[in-house]
Amino acid sequence: GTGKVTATPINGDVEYLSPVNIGGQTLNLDFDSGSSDLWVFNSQLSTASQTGHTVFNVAKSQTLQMMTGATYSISYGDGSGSAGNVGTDTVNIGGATVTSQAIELATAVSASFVEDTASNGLVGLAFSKLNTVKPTQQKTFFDNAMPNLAEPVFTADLRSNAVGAYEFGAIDTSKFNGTMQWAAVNTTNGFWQFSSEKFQVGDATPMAVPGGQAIADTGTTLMLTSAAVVNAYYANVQGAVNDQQVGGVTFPCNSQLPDLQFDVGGSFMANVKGSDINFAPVDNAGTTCFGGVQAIQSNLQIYGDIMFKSQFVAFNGGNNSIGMAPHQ
Ligand SMILES: CC[C@H](C)[C@H](NC(=O)[C@H](C)NC(=O)[C@@H](CCSC)NC[C@@H](N)Cc1ccccc1)C(=O)O
Repeated sequence: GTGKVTATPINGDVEYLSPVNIGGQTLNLDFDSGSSDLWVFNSQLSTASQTGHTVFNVAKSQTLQMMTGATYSISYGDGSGSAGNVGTDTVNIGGATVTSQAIELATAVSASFVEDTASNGLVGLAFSKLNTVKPTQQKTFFDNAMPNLAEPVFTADLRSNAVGAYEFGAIDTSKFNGTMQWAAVNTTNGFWQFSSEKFQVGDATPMAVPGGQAIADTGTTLMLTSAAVVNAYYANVQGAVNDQQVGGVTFPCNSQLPDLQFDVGGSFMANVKGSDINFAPVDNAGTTCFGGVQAIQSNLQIYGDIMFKSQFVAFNGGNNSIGMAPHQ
């Protein structure tokens, strides 16, 4: 079978939320190709933590079965996280259904998740080896669904300030231009990781990337790479400054940002549109804007939603490869 759901941008493309049916209850969740736990806000959480959220009511599901003795605890790169106990239930994502999916029921969530009332949890879509459930590690929705999918794939069609889609089991060729190009994924770290050795602005000299590795992370807002690449890119932008107060590079909102090409698996260069690199204004007047490409100190670059807004991306769990093509 196949399954397709909307991916709705929230708060200026900070994240994308999709409806998921769990045991008859529908929650808007953040599909995250950078982690491997499906966890939800639920009725076990403190009233304070539940405030503003749609929670999964553990008493209401006819099909929820608690997994005795099972717990989870997950931490994310931004310092956020959640922890709790575990059950299994039927999960239906746009028609793709798994009857016994591990549902991780938070009993504690960090402040940033409590404050983000639009999101009621995450659907981890990285590799199951990253799943944090103990004593028995659990499989992701994609791993569980794969045997019954028409094709062992899911796709991310994320749009700038517009509703896009996640689809399981098929690649909708009407959603992208030209031929999709594919690269090998290295699953060692449990991410959708591929080599990405260089960036290029126009026909300027390509910029090398320390470590030369990147992950495709639908749950990260920006595109995070080395400071050297960030500085070289914004050197093309009049008035770009690294503003510590704001926490990254800003520039005049009316800047003409150049496109940025990045290497995928050493086999092709994919493009990020300059317009997508203008992420959001930092001031009420809308004169100063925050860049979508920012620096991290890591040998592993994180290509988040800024990249997905320019590229339609297919994740192939059958042969562990990643496909990209410019959106239609
Ligand atoms: C500090 C935690 C480190 C980064 C590491 N954790 C991870 O790598 C986890 C699985 N993945 C993440 O922290 C990041 C990828 C980091 S690359 C190393 N992806 C998940 C993130 N987008 C989830 C999220 C969504 C919305 C709001 C906030 C966070 C670990 O557990 O060791």
